[in-house]
Amino acid sequence: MYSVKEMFYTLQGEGAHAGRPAVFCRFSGCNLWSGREQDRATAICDFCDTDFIGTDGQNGGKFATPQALATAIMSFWPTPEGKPYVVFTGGEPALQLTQELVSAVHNCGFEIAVETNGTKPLPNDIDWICVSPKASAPLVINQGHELKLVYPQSDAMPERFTELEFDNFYLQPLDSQSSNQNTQHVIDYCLRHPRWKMSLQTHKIVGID
Ligand SMILES: C[S@@+](CC[C@H](N)C(=O)[O-])C[C@H]1O[C@@H](n2cnc3c(N)ncnc32)[C@H](O)[C@@H]1O
Ligand SMILES: Nc1nc2[nH]cc(C(=O)O)c2c(=O)[nH]1
Ligand code: SF4
Ligand SMILES: [Mg+2]
Repeated sequence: MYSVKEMFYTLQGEGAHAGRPAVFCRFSGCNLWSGREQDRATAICDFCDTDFIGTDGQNGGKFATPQALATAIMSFWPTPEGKPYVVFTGGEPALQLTQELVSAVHNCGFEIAVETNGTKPLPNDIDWICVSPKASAPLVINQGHELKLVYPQSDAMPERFTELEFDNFYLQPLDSQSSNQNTQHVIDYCLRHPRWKMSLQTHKIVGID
C-alpha cells in the first residue's frame, strides 16, 4: 500500500532539470520530521517547506498496488509527446518507493527521478537521483546525479560532501524569513567555490506548484 499526499503535473522547479515538465508524486511521511509544527524545533530536519501529512492533497490517496499508482501517475501525463517524466518526492520517498513501483512506472514509459534526504536505501534503476542532505543525518546514498544542499545549515556545510560521487553539486538557498540573505550567501559561496552551482526554487518565483 502506497500513501500519497498529492500528485500534480508541473515544471520541475529545482536543480539540473529545472524547467522540465514532470508529474510530481509526493509520498506521505518522513523519517526526519513528523510533519507537525509542534515537533519542528526538535526535528532532525527543522526547515521543511512542505506539508506531507496524510493523503488529503490534490489527487492524493492510498494505492493498493504498484500498477494502480503507476496508472494514476500516467493519467497526469498530457500527451504522447516527449519522454514522460515523474519525480518521486515527499515527505521521504525512500520510505515507500519499491522496486516493483519503479518497474511498473518504467513499463508505462516514464523516466524516473527521486528527491531524497539520502538516509534510506533506494531501489535500483532510478534514472535521476537527487540527494539533499539534512543536518548531521548520516547518508546511505553516497552517489547520484545531483547533490542539492539547502544552505546554510550549520550541521551540514558543503565541504563535507565534495568528495562524494555526484555529477552535479548545487546549493539551494534556505527558504525562510532570511531568504534574501541566504540567496546572497549561496551566490558568495558558489563564486568562491566554483564546483558548486546555485539552484533556485523557480516554481516559487513564478508562483506555480
Ligand atoms: C520537501 S523535500 C522532499 C524530499 C526529501 N525528503 C528531501 O528532503 O530531499 C524536497 C526538496 O525541498 C528542499 N527543501 C525543503 N525545505 C526547504 C526550504 N525551506 N528551503 C529550500 N529548500 C527546501 C529539500 O532539501 C529537498 O531538496
Ligand atoms: N515545481 C516544483 N519543483 C520541485 N522540485 C522539488 C520539489 C519537491 O518538493 O520535492 C518541487 C515542488 O514541490 N515543486
Ligand atoms: S527530509 Fe525532506 S521531507 Fe523530511 S522534513 Fe526534511 S525537507 Fe521535509
Ligand atoms: Mg517542494
